Amino acid sequence: MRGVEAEGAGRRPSSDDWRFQSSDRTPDHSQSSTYSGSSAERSNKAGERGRNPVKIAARTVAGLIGSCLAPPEPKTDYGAIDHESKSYSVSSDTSSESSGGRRPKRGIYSGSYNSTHGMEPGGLKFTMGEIYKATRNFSPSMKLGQGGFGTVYKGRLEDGTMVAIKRAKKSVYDKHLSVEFQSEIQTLARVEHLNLVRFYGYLEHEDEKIVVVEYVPNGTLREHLDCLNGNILDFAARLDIAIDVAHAVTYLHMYTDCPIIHRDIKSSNILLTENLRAKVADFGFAKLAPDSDSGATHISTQVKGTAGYLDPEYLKTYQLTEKSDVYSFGVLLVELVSGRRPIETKKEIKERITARWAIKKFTEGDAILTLDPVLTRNPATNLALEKILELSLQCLAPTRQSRPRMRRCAEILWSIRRDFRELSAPDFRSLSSHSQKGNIIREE
Ligand SMILES: Nc1ncnc2c1ncn2[C@@H]1O[C@H](COP(=O)(O)OP(=O)(O)OP(=O)(O)O)[C@@H](O)[C@H]1O
Repeated sequence: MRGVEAEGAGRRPSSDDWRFQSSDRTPDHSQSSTYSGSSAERSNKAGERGRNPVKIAARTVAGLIGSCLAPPEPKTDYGAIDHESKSYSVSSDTSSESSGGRRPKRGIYSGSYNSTHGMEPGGLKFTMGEIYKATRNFSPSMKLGQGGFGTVYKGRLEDGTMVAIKRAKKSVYDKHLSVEFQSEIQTLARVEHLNLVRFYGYLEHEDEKIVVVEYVPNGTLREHLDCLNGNILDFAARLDIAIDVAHAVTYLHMYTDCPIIHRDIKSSNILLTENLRAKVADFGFAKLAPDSDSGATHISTQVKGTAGYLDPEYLKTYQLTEKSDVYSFGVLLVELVSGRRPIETKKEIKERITARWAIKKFTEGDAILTLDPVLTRNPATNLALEKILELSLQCLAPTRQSRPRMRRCAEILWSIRRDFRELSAPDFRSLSSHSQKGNIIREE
């Protein structure tokens, strides 16, 4: 996995660094590969690199649900570490797990949000009939997209509420997925923040596993950076989005019952509202962090995340902390200002890892060259760009101790936005006076 490990900033590339992102890989819709697997699995995959390993491995168990979760956790034996294969020997017994009372006809329901009754177990219950009706029998016309977990459909509930319905792939119905599925449910049920996709409910019935979440209507951040809707996402909007994401992740790290590490912060997991407010989605990989006071770190059984966003220290040590999200956030910041994907397979080698390329330009005093060419250069943007790259440099520090906490990232971004707005104001004034002059000239 040297290719993935090599993504840390501040490290000179070697020829090996690029192997994982070899240009003969066919990117998926998000142009990045979801990564999952022990190092043993990964080393087995080394020979597959030339064979288009877009989804490197099927998503398997990762969800060792933290001890402070109220529902029963899987019995997990962290057991022996096999130093030969560097994979952890884990046994998970989820047979005792369920997330609510069994109702054979209506399925198994998790705690969920009910707009009338608030958060309560089984608040908003779904039947397969309701799901079929909401999605018009999973009509292809209602399909929003496809992810590692399965297919996502748009749906309209009886009361008119628009929802996104995530239907697990049948091919991955196994015990492992079940643990991951439970992880997603348990996590989603506990979070409530303006910048996080709202959880509405969950249904497990026969071989169907379905999550119902808030529908966010304006596509993903990645789609906006690609101008897929024909509009350019301006710099001010990008700054607001960065702050929204920082708020959401700060909330997950600091203000939930148990700290939650998202583990898959990336532009295709950031959904936008009509007002271009960001909502962070996809808690399929989320994991509850250890008690921060204990100083312990979470020992993962499998490395998960998306190539290009993965914390190299997590890859090396399997120790998952909030700082892995900070690393991914650093990659996201570079993506936001440059518009480039974290891995640009078609670029020449020195530009292929976007974060490294951008940080190099920044340290050489050429930050301006990293600005997304669709954006307008002006003093406010140029200054904000430099400061954002400076922050991403900190987030991308090779060791987690050197990275700021997410809350600190939010504070820095607030001050960048304040300066940006102050500097932009005269620009706006002069722009409007220019246009007025133009009008006067035309009138003359
Ligand atoms: N809550 C939602 N509201 C609107 N659209 C959504 C919602 N959730 C997902 N989508 C759409 O469905 C697509 C697939 O989402 P999903 O979360 O399953 O996978 P992903 O994040 O794109 O990929 P991966 O599973 O590899 O992380 C998204 O790209 C998005 O277009």
